[in-house]
Amino acid sequence: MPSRSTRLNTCVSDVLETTPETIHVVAGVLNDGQGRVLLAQRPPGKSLEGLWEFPGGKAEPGESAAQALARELHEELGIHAELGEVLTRFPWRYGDKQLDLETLRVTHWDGEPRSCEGQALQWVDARTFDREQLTPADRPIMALLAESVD
Ligand SMILES: Nc1nc2c([nH]c(=O)n2[C@@H]2O[C@H](COP(=O)(O)OP(=O)(O)OP(=O)(O)O)[C@@H](O)[C@H]2O)c(=O)[nH]1
Ligand SMILES: [Mg+2]
Repeated sequence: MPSRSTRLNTCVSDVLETTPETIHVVAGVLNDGQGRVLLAQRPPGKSLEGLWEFPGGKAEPGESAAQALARELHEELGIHAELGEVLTRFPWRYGDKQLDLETLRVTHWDGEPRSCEGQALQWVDARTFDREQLTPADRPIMALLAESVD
């Protein structure tokens, strides 16, 4: 009987041709209902320092995307989030790092998101935000959001 993580890897690799080293990253799209989405800035000393991204992070072994994202949003923003549909999912490579990057819509949350880890936060208009300020993988995602502002 293969372990849970082996089975998950096998399952993901059917779709994304991942390797065991692939990093599953989950990120949340919080929308304020007026076309603005929440971004967090990557802190100094980290890869892609200073660029903006959707709040989230790496899934831990055995976590589903929704579990990992709910945990990350609580750690980073202090909110309890209700998660909706998967908006995007695609492979992305940064140097020798291979990501499986998944974004989910965040449908409801309690309270006001706040910076729990010292990262800068801002609400931006998906249609007008300068995409060069985003991590490269997030630029096509923002383009998609700009087309589907609700
Ligand atoms: N949380 C998050 N990470 C993203 C997004 N887009 C994107 O390319 N990433 C990349 O996904 C990777 C994992 O994110 P993370 O926040 O858990 O990683 P980290 O900074 O602790 O790790 P690292 O800088 O050592 O790689 C980073 O390389 C980050 O740049 C996004 O929208 N949200
Ligand atoms: Mg993170």
